[in-house]
Amino acid sequence: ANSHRLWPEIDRVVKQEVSMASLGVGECGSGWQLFAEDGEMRMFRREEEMDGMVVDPLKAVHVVKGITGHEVCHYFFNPQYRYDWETTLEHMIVLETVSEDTLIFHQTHKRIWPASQRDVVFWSHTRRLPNDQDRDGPDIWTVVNNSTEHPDHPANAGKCVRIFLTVCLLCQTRVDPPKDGAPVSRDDITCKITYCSVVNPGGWAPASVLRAVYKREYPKFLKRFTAYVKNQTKDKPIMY
Ligand SMILES: Cc1cccc(-c2n[nH]cc2-c2ccc(F)c(-c3ccc(S(=O)(=O)CCO)cc3)c2)n1
Repeated sequence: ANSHRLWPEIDRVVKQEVSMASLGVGECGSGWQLFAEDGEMRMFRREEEMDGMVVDPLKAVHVVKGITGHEVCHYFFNPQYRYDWETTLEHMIVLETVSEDTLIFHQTHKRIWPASQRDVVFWSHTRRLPNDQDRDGPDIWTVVNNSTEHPDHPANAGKCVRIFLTVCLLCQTRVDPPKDGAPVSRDDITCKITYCSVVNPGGWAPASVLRAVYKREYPKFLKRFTAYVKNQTKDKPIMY
């Protein structure tokens, strides 16, 4: 709801994250290095440190047939599906339902040896965006997750080290209607997914360990999540 205390921040961060995600990896200037590739999925990172901590921005692009951007964002945003695809999730709770398109989460994730266990508090907002290029094409959908504070879960009050993240999932759908005028089926739709994330790991964690975790976890996450959405939607009507 645009009367909520977080609304100005949410609107600003969503706009800036969507514009960053929309840039190609070539256009962001140099610095993006391809570190993983699997079929249509390509993962890029920039090696950046802040106060001696690895905060490598990540940009993943993936093209998946048979699902729409609305469906991808629906399964990414809604908490009831998260345990099905987020394999490192140990505990998740919705701290606040700001509106039907904005939630505040607290999550604890499985510990990555030798670092201590991490937790995160973030607002999550999903939005349909007008498709500037193609007026009558399907809309663009996004989910932005951005760390925030919450009185019930102060940072580093318990056993977990609080991490800080900004994540943007940006999805553009393409429909190639069948030549013979048959109704559009899932074989005629394609979704271009861009997943951007910047994670500040909070307390100390060895750069080599973090980079190894990212190299292993990000490709696994995106492959698993998109396969989950394909499987969940395959026998359902297309959600544009
Ligand atoms: C996919 C991925 C990348 C990098 C690290 C890991 C990982 N491995 N073991 C523990 C974690 C871990 C620790 C803390 C976190 F906050 C998240 C975390 C990751 C993604 C998101 S999200 O916002 O993209 C999706 C919602 O869960 C939120 C938190 C993941 N997983």
